[in-house]
Amino acid sequence: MKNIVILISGRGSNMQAIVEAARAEKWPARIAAIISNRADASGLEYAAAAGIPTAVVVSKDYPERSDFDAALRAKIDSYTPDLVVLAGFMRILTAPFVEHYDGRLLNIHPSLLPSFPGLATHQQALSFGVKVHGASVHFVTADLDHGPIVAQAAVPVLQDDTEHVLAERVLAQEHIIYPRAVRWFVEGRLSIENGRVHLADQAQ
Ligand SMILES: Nc1nc2c(c(=O)[nH]1)N[C@@H](CN(C=O)c1ccc(C(=O)N[C@@H](CCC(=O)O)C(=O)O)cc1)CN2
Ligand SMILES: NCC(=O)N[C@@H]1O[C@H](COP(=O)([O-])[O-])[C@@H](O)[C@H]1O
Repeated sequence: MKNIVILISGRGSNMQAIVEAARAEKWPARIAAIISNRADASGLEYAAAAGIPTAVVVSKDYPERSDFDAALRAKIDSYTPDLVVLAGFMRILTAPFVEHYDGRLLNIHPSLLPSFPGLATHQQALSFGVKVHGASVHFVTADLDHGPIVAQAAVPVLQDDTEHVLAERVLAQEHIIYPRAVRWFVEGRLSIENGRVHLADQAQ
């Protein structure tokens, strides 16, 4: 039984999709905890109602990024994670933190990486006038939003799209590809070696 710890900063819709998939599909895993860097993250309410342990490590309480990461790491490790899932988690993590979870840290980014790293990805896509946009699941590295990609989903950008409409179209795909990628990991099919993603064939 694998232990999954999910980090959020807000509503946690990707976290919710993962929790619901894990329970409905009976993954060989448990959601050990939901941890937020913001006390007002509405996803914490969902997690508590779902009977999942929650914790808050407030990033604003730590002037130094490395101190926040150290406190966050201590909290995460108290749940003995096999996998740490960033789900709408809005803090850039330091290299020592990333190295500690090497190969066990996933993120979902709302663009077709390597296009549009960072924030405001949907506005970037609209401003560039791209016709295809989407989302990417990747292993997390110290190099922001440049980790090895596990899965991607593409959506069309329509002429009258607003940032919100496009974000919602992308989010629907996030809720499909992220649970799928996390399930691959907890089933032992997904791994990373020397910076290359390995996905084993489905067990017969
Ligand atoms: N070392 C890494 N840390 C993180 C990664 C990563 O790939 N490597 N992915 C991000 C997730 N993310 C985009 O997918 C992202 C999150 C946050 C930011 C950012 O600029 N954060 C600011 C604060 C913004 C805020 O509080 O609203 C900051 O940390 O100063 C960029 C990209 C998670 N971490
Ligand atoms: N750079 C990280 C980032 O922008 N993550 C994005 O935050 C949104 C809200 O996620 P949530 O509904 O799961 O909280 C999602 O679109 C996710 O891809």
